[in-house]
Amino acid sequence: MIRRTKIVATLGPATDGEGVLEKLILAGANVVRLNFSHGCPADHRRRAEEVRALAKQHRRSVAVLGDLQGPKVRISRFSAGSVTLENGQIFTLDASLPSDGGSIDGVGLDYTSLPDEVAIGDRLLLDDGRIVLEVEQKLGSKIITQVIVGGSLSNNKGINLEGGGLAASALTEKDFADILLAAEIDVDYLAVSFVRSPDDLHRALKALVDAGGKAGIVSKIERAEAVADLDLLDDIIRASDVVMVARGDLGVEIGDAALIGVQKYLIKRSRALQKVVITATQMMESMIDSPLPTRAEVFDVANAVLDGTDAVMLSGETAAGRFPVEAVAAMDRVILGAEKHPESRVSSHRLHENFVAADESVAMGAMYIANHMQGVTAIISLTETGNTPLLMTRIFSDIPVFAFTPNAKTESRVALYRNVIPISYQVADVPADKINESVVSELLRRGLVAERDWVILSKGDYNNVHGGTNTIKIVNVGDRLG
Ligand SMILES: Nc1ncnc2c1ncn2[C@@H]1O[C@H](COP(=O)(O)OP(=O)(O)OP(=O)(O)O)[C@@H](O)[C@H]1O
Ligand SMILES: CC(=O)C(=O)O
Ligand SMILES: [K+]
Ligand SMILES: [Mg+2]
Repeated sequence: MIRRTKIVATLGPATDGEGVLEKLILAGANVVRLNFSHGCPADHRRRAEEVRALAKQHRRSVAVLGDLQGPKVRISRFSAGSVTLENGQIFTLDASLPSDGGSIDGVGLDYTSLPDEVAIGDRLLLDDGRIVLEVEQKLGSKIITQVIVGGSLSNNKGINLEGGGLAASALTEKDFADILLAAEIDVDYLAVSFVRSPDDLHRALKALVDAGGKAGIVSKIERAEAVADLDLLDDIIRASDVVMVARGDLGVEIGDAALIGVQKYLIKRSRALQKVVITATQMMESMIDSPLPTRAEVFDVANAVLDGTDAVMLSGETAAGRFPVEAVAAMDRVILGAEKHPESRVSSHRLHENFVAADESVAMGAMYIANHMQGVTAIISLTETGNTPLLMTRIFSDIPVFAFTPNAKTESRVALYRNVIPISYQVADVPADKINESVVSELLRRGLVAERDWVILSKGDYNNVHGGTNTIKIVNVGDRLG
């Protein structure tokens, strides 16, 4: 069985162990996430290099996503690494404490203006809402709080203000430095955190391009302000290549009860606007410490798959958990199970729209044929940029799209798209009248189609031309030589 929905796995100390990265890729990670909130540039460079070497060795297409920290407010570090807070105790957030001087009484802050932005009575949510503090008093650089919900608190955890509204802008100085790193690593995707407007995305893209980088832009939806205004949200989605439902911060800002509605809306709206969508955070959180997910986590992943997400993401489960490989394997298994639920081949997607471009019209026509003609088991798209497979897979179908591309960047980029299977193919090496036969034979050789199947093929008149797709072919696998 080919898995259609993709897995994004965050790298971290837990994936640095001997052989772990290789197992993670073999277990089915399609995209790796470098979280620039943690670790140092050398870690990110090394991990990206290792992933690319392993992907090449095992002939897998794996995309690299760099995730900017953004204006996330964080505590600094504890001298013992972590503390356990008791309900009712006093705990001080102190911007003047040394960065590794935290103790059971208080901890430093990486955002020194926080004391100016909170008021007495505000609730501060730490570690994606696991720890709740209430502001009792402010004394200069100190915020004195009472612990409402305690528990274990470790280094560098995030702080959110309940209801949202901390002032910091979406791109910090550290982010601009990390964009240079992202360009140097040549990431396939760059994720912008706490996006408030299309302008945040334009600024990030400009900085990336100025640094010689070329990547798809991921907008992380995690601010209450971004989802409160649906016109603004549409503008943000249109300015993105990929949308991420960043449930960690978003859930804290808007409350967990509102999250499911927003998640479903974002998945639907992103697909409708021809964009890719990732569902992220706490999908299999219990697997940080347990080799098996809970039933609720299994259903969470499965529901995101049934809603049409392109990818599901693992964060702490793979970056810092005890069972990183098991977490990817569990996701793979659960996704495959959810995908057995037959996907409708009836779609009203874009039925009443006019198309502006030939490649777009070919993509829509190919999907109409594939979904309605008996015996079609595969769609082949010869693609330079990956745009035709993207447009095709915005329509629900259970027929896989094989993206044959000579472009290594496209090959890794489409690894994120639901229902798209990248295949490296040097079309320039094949005589024009042999291309149909050669691509169909490749699928037959890999056991992905059978002799009696029908295949839909899309391509252009000339090789290596952007947006040149203008042809749909209907090919019977058995007759491909004829
Ligand atoms: N590279 C890393 N080094 C050390 N710890 C990490 C690393 N990546 C993740 N972790 C740990 O795993 C937890 C969850 O990972 P995740 O990537 O979701 O971080 P996060 O800080 O919540 O993310 P974000 O800043 O994007 O909201 C982190 O809070 C941290 O404790
Ligand atoms: C991924 C992320 O940043 C979040 O869920 O908040
Ligand atoms: K981040
Ligand atoms: Mg976040």
